[in-house]
Amino acid sequence: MNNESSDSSREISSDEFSATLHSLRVWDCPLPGFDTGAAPREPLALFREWFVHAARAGQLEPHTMSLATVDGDGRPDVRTLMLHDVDARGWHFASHATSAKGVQLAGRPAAALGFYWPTVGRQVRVRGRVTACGPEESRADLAVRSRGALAAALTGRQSEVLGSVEELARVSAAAWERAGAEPDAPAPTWTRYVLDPAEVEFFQGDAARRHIRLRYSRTAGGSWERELLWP
Ligand SMILES: Cc1cc2nc3c(=O)[nH]c(=O)nc-3n(C[C@H](O)[C@H](O)[C@H](O)COP(=O)(O)O)c2cc1C
Repeated sequence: MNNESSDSSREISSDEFSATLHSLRVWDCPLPGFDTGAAPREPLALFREWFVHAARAGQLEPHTMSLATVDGDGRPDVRTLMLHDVDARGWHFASHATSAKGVQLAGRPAAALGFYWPTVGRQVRVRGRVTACGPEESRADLAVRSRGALAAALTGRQSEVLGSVEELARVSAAAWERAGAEPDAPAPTWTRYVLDPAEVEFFQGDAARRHIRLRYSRTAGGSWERELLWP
């Protein structure tokens, strides 16, 4: 082990942890405003506007999001995923149908997404029903992605217990090889999902804690109702 790695694995005292934690700030930089009166009638347009704005403002990885699901016992679960698209059908992502989240979504096809873009002090929350796309659309999801993404999809077994990192290295190397030789190889568990939004909330952080929250809720007739929320 070199010095750098032994340094990084040094035990951190609770005082040092606490001092670091309490030295950190949020909303400590110039932040954009949020004119809710000028907000579009539908959340999709505002999401696209905020997403592109965050990316152009230098937000790292604005296309990563938290996906929250619930298991068969009602226990919440959450993890980070990549956003694959947003359109009139909803928010698209992809994963293995056999993973923990895949099993949870099959049992309870409802989920929430959370985006946080600290560079601009903005958060977006989305709740709704999730539909698994068919095999064709799921395979097409991989066709536009990298060899590494295909290799990971071919590796499969996501969320299963792994015997050792050596086993991962061996199986992954074989999957990379196959992904290179067979770019159309079937990845049967890889599934594209679409979350159809029932509620979308936009949050603009403010240094004086007068955060602006605007929630869009879909009405029974399919139109969108907008309400401000106390922060
Ligand atoms: C930045 C980032 C992006 C990720 N993107 C995905 C993704 O698009 N699909 C996926 O299945 N897992 C992705 N993961 C891994 C998941 O967070 C998670 O570890 C994995 O999907 C297993 O989750 P589960 O056991 O709850 O099913 C990503 C992780 C990180 C940190």
